Amino acid sequence: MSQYQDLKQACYEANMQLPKLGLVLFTFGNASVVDREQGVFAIKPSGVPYDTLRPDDIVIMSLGGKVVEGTKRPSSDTKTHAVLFNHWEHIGGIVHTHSTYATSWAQAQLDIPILGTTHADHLTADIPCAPPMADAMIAGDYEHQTGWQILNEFQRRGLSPTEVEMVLLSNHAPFTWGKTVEKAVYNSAVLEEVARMAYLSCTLRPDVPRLKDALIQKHYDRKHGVNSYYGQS
Ligand SMILES: O=C(CO)[C@@H](O)[C@@H](O)COP(=O)(O)O
Repeated sequence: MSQYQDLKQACYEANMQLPKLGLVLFTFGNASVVDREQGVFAIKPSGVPYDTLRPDDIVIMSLGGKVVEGTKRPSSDTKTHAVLFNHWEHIGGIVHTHSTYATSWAQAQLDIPILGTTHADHLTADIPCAPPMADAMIAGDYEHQTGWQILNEFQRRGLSPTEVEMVLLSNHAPFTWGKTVEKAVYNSAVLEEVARMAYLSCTLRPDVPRLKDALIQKHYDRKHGVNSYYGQS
């Protein structure tokens, strides 16, 4: 039996949540889980439909980017996951989907503005959309550069990846992460719901106002203050 069996199982279970939550169709996404003690992460294989995915299909990668164990090709997004795991050492899991509303904001190259308390319950910032990649980045090591596109955008905006656990990539789709892969999956579901609400709000009223700062802080603190559920986690 593999020394990575528990890690593969955790990765498999996180991936299987994505179709269950309506966040992916066919092969449109991937989730990964890191084990920092062993210096590896587990990721979904490329092009394997969720319907047929099995725990043993999960690929184990070194943080340096080499296949450690697995019979299948790792996800085409593996290098993006590796860049984030290597630079944000507090994160335990990453999820990439093409969920409809979040991806529509990404394709429109727009941040998701903070319009209501559902959004403020989770984060106090607009959900950032990183700009389109330059041609040279696309022509180069594209998936590695995609990771840097995320890191650079967080640095440019002064955002903390602990406070903002999600990003949209222009022309592409969202990535989310968390201290655990379960939190990364949760964040993908929250992102899709917030994206849908924001789309509907902007459609009903194109000049919909941004949520007041006082309400943003009030709602965030209720969920994340010292005595709150998330504040204790
Ligand atoms: O972003 C994309 C495609 O646009 C990929 O995440 C998606 O097709 C899933 O690819 P993999 O099956 O993980 O290689």
